[in-house]
Amino acid sequence: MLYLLVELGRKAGKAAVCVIVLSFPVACSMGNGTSRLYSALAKTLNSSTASQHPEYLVSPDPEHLEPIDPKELLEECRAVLHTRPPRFQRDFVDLRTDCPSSHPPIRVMQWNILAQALGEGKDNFVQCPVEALKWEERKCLILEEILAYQPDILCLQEVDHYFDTFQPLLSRLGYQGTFFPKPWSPCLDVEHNNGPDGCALFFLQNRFKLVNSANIRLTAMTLKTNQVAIAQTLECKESGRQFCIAVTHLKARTGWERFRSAQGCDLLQNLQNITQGAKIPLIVCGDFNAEPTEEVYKHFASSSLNLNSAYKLLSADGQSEPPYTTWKIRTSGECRHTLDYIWYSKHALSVKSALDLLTEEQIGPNRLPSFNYPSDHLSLVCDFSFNEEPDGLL
Ligand SMILES: NC(=O)C1=CN([C@@H]2O[C@H](COP(=O)(O)OP(=O)(O)OC[C@H]3O[C@@H](n4cnc5c(N)ncnc54)[C@H](OP(=O)(O)O)[C@@H]3O)[C@@H](O)[C@H]2O)C=CC1
Ligand SMILES: [Mg+2]
Repeated sequence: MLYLLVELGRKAGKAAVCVIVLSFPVACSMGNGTSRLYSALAKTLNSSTASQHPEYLVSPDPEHLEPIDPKELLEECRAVLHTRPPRFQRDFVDLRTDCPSSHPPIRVMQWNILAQALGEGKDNFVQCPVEALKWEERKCLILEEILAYQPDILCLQEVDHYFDTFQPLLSRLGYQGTFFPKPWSPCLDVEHNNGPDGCALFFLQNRFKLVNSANIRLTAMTLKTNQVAIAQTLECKESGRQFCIAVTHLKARTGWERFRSAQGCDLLQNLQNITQGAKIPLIVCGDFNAEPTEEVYKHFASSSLNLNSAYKLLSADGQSEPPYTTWKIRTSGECRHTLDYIWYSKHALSVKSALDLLTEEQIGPNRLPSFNYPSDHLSLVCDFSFNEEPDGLL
């Protein structure tokens, strides 16, 4: 029964060694030595502006091409999780039925999955039992969530198990992945860390062709920062239409609002260039670490890229963001915020449906993460379709 996950562990070990030697020697002990070693290597991987080098286009290791049946993997995850309470029921809300489309929708998932090292070593989720954070089980909860919604495109933040878990497994489920670590990931300060955390972007290879990929180290007021983004131009194999998908994770914490705003401006500028001045439709997923009242949110809402935030469409007036996308209890108290967004070109794309959020009752009094849910952030999932007749400008 546990064949796939056990096999994954075995093969991942092998794959991790291979990757470590070739490009990414950080998945070892923590401390300043590791951070310095990582920094030197990070410099070869990063660039302050969008770079478009083929080495960023990850070619799947042939060893991992043997496909996995998603149902079988889901069953294995459920077997590992048999002592845990069942996962929460969330439904898709139909948002627009009056836009017939001849092609299947594009399902996009945005999720800050919570870095294992940060969850165990930095975040201080005081109401979350340590057993709920055990990686061997938590990874199954994360996979279960992905397998339940089967996104065509997956945008993740706080990924610190790319090479040993997500890349090998998701590639066998048909995804092509790209990972861009933070230059100075706080994970590296945690004992027994698994390497730096970063953003990861996966898309289904049978649906899309990669046209262009850029790893972006964000700047703030011309200074290089510790935050990153990945932006890829994809072509739909069914329709031949191109669009750009981006994932980011902006600087956290209060007091850094202007910094986030500057990072947002830099990302928007990069996206202007990549979309050739909004000619290519765009979807931007991210943990912006900013409430809708913040300047960075306003920059995105008023950008000449003509973006709308998809989850606003779940509100009665279509104008309000959800009340929360993250909810946790730290030593400082309860933290309930709306920080995660899926922005999209509002003239070129339509949101056909969106996955509703967990209710307060489902989240429970100890909030997140928990035995039921693996991250302090909720996943956001939307189905997009291209507008058949784009109404004027994108
Ligand atoms: N080795 C070195 O020389 C250097 C190391 N560093 C490390 O990088 C860190 C800063 O990195 P940076 O990327 O700017 O960090 P951020 O402020 O962006 O936060 C990093 C992570 O911490 C989480 N977080 C947010 N609020 C809290 C909180 N109150 N308590 C605990 N965790 C929280 C965030 O999660 P979420 O987004 O979910 O809120 C995020 O994933 C430093 O703390 C240091 O550890 C930095 C520079 C140099
Ligand atoms: Mg976090």
